[in-house]
Amino acid sequence: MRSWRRPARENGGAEVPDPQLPPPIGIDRPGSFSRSVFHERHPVLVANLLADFPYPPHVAEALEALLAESLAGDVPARTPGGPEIHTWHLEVEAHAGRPWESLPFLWAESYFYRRLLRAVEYHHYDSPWCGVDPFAPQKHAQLDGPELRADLDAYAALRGAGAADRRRALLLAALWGNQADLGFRTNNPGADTSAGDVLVDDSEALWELAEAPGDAPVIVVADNAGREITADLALVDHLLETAAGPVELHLKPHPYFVSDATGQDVVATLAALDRDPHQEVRDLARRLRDAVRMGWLRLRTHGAYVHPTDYRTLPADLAAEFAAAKLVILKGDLNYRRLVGDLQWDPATPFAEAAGHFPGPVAALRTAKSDLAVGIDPARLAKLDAEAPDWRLTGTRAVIQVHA
Ligand SMILES: O=P(O)(O)OC[C@@]1(O)O[C@H](CO)[C@@H](O)[C@@H]1O
Repeated sequence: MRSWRRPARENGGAEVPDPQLPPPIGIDRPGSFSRSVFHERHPVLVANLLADFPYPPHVAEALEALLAESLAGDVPARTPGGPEIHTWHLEVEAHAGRPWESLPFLWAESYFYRRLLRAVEYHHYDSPWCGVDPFAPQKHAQLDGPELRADLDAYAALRGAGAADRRRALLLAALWGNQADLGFRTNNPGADTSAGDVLVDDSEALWELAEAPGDAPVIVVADNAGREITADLALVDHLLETAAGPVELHLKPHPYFVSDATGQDVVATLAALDRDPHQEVRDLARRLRDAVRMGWLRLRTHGAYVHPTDYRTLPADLAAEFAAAKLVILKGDLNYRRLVGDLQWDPATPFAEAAGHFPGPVAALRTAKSDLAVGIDPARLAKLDAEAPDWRLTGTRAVIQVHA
């Protein structure tokens, strides 16, 4: 079996096999999770959009056509418009004419969201729908929901905790906050949102790197808006206190994978924190705003976060930023898929082998919500597979994995 590695920018978009890596996870296998994302999750996702917005007929038709094409059609030759058109020209050129179901999962999903934004005219400057986040109603519902209230109550209750307990609680909140992603809940509304098992816990190594002396930044690459970015902001606030240098929070440049956090979501989250009855929570929002104003907390985004590629093909500028950081903390399932590659790894493969290409020290905080797994102890793996065969998909198992 061979993997297809696509350094599109270096070779004009053509795919080349990489014999060193396992093959990609595809969307062709009946009964697989990745296929269900297209055949079960996306139809609900499109129905939600049509219910949430009074889109005119041509937008509704474009969404329905995209759905139908992604279930049974081929990739058209036309590049969907929007930012970074050159990158997308190369990507589309390398995949045009292929049946959707033959595509790698990561590429297909990312391309689906590019097409979805095109269908709802998100980047059309002369459309009234330009800049209207199609997922905003779902994101706002979570910001106003009872679960976030409970999270903030728990945050306020940390006021009396000792330093070590507080630090641990903030890290675990950021870890399990990843369970709350809205893409995951699209066709899984009853998902368990209580914390589960941490299968690998390299948290001591994480703190050692994050709190090491020196002016280099700690970078947190965010994942979802709502409960997750709220917990991430609390972790960032802690890092601003304990890390010697600045902290960067990397966000998506536009809506993506339903609930991925953008700059707009951070602003909305700070406003939600301001409305909280707890003084501790309002103080958190104030400290974060001050930190942004002072340049201690830098909000950042990059086009690479919405490319259909993994972190083996990072653009040089972002790779250089990662290399210069004290630590890069990658949040969530999609960042994990990009880090180790969305490939059919043997789950016992050492994390260092799969993530060793990353340009600097890296920590993954991930709840498992797709088939991919690496760095799992074989004895633990055998037990998990026997006792909970769907453990990779339910969001109730997590890892804190570090490679330096
Ligand atoms: O990155 P996140 O928010 O943790 O998860 C993204 C996710 O919803 O998208 C994929 C399928 O759509 C899955 O890998 C995962 O469940």
